[in-house]
Amino acid sequence: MDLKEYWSDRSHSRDFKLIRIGFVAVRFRWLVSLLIIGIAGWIAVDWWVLDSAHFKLLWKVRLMTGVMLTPLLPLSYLCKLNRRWMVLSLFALLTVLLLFNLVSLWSFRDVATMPTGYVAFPYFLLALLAVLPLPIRSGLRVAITIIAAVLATDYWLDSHTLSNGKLIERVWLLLCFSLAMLWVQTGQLRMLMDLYRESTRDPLTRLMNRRLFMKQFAMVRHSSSESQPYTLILFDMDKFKHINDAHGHLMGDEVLVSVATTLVDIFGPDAIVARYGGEEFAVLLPNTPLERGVLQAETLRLAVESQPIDNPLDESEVMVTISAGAVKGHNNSNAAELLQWADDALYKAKSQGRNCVVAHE
Ligand SMILES: Nc1nc2c(ncn2[C@@H]2O[C@H](COP(=O)(O)OP(=O)(O)OP(=O)(O)O)[C@@H](O)[C@H]2O)c(=O)[nH]1
Repeated sequence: MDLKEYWSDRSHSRDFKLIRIGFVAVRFRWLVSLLIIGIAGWIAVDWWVLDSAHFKLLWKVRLMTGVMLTPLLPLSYLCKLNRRWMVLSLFALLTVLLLFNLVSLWSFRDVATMPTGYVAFPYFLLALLAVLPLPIRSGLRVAITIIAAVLATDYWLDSHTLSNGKLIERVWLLLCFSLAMLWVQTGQLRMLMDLYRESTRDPLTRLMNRRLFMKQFAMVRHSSSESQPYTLILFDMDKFKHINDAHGHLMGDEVLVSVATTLVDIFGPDAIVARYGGEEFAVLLPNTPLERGVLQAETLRLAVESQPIDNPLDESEVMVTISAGAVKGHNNSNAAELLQWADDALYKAKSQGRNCVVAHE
């Protein structure tokens, strides 16, 4: 478990960031809808429990809060696109709700006689915000904002001091609810990360699968240009059926894992390396001219060729080779066409006797 992933979203991939923000946006929209209905619907309770002068003030405050929350519903659609919109929307939500809390408590004048349902609003808010899969750092910011605003409200309304037992009890309860909120939020983030990994990683080699590769391919195409081309390479193990037949499937799997590790080592962190099919790998080299891409593919080919792979079942070693087809792409290139051309080049490499790299002309 990598704690950095839970602390902030900095180490999350761009794709996962977008997926998480999409999740947060949908839950945020539901949350805002519930709050609008709940805060406005509470007018009925106010009518039942408050005297008429108090009721006349509070129903307007509730309605105003509902009106102020409404623009957050369309804003939640923008949240899906960008983290900044998400932060802005959360900040706006907290501002409106904490202002509502302030005015609603102030309307009671006498702190001692406030009904529990009204004092409990910040705890209720912390519990509701637990539905958002936020990293711990963001969750902490939310909790600190709520705690600070609640204590400032208390201080202003009742001139509490730190020695006051009521204040200590309030802080203690807020901390407990904040911890519960952080716990649930982190659990949700973990669940989302696990599901994301399961659906985007190849279980054998742990490389990204074809699905994620195609998404990344689209992003690389989008950010490239005529002057900043990228290279796409398809690799295919040579006579892999023979390896399986001669040494068994377990050894075949071992070979795939070993080649995947070599691929990641040789192409480095900037390359997009995926298990494209059974014994086929795809590598995307952003901002790399074809000549450089072919040289790197050649380095990989030589590394695979010279590296004996241990058989997990006995003391024997197996030697394997790999063929590759490379193609140059830029933003105007068609993904299906490029893959077809890379496949054609790979086919050529196979027909030229295997264990070689061919570039598409
Ligand atoms: N062990 C193992 N074998 C796999 C896996 N996925 C695909 N294969 C095998 O890979 C083999 C691919 O065989 P072919 O498509 O005939 O290709 P090849 O034998 O490599 O021949 P050339 O590509 O022409 O060099 C098949 O026997 C598949 O069963 C896997 O995950 N593990």
